[in-house]
Amino acid sequence: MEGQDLPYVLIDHIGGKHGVYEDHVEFLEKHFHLITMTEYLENKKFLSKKIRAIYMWYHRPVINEELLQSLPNLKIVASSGVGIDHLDLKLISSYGVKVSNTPFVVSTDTADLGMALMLASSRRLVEGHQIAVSPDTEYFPADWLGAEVSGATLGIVGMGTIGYKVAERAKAFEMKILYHNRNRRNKEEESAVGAIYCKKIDDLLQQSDFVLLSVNLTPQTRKLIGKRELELMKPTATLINTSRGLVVDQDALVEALQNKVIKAAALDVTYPEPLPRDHPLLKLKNVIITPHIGSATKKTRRLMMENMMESIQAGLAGLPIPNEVLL
Ligand SMILES: O=CC(=O)O
Repeated sequence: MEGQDLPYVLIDHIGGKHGVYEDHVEFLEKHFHLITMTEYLENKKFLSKKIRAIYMWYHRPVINEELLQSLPNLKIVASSGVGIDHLDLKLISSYGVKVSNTPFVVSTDTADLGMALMLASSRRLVEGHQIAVSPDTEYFPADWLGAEVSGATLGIVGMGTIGYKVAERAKAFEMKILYHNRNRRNKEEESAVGAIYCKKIDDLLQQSDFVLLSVNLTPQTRKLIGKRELELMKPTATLINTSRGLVVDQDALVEALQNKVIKAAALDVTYPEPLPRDHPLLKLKNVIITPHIGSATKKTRRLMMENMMESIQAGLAGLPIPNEVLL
């Protein structure tokens, strides 16, 4: 297909902080006629019937009833990343529109980040860096010891693709691995990483030195970790969250960290993102926060873009959609 025969695909915008990456645009434009939201709004009458797919890069453009109503020939929404909590699947499917995501290509990086957060928090890398670059601070103060990761107990809440990859990595650190999941993994999968199933999350919370959250955000997992759960954790334990901020009751977490109910937290996700500059979590020394970078490597972002492109092409050709999200 060439030039004007290419299918019209709506994107939010190009470049800047949250736009589609410019080098991805170059590639996408070989396959699609990309229309930005601004172009769409300026020429809605002509474009609304033309647009057949939405390329939703990091939750943009926002898909609501008004947008869906205005795009009568829309067939597919390709959403980047694994989480789909920003999508109203019922609403979208009521317009006969399919949805896809990119779960498999983000899992390795996100698992790596989970390990990085665990190591950084336990060995106090951020504080260490600050000491190392500060001219005023004495090196190696006596009260400045970390906790060991190797040999410690890791509790993984949510043993999907990401959780399992964390377990594979943790095995190499000789960790004892506990996990809690809606469905138990089969025996072979458990023994390959030496993971022990905890039917009750409470058992995992009570025994773990590190609790890592890798669940999807759903009504069932919203505020899964609250005051009661934090109080079940060891006072020496660290909470790591690479899933969604709303899986944790953040007020309860602040209180638990301030009162040393748990030792530390390492969070790639919060709510909102970013946190307001005066948020108490930003003031605590026993907290590390990264700006939602689970899948943020060049290679993975490229693979995500390619996945999304393939899903759109399949959706428009009436073929089975790779990574279709079913209601
Ligand atoms: O948060 C990132 C994702 O859902 O992939």
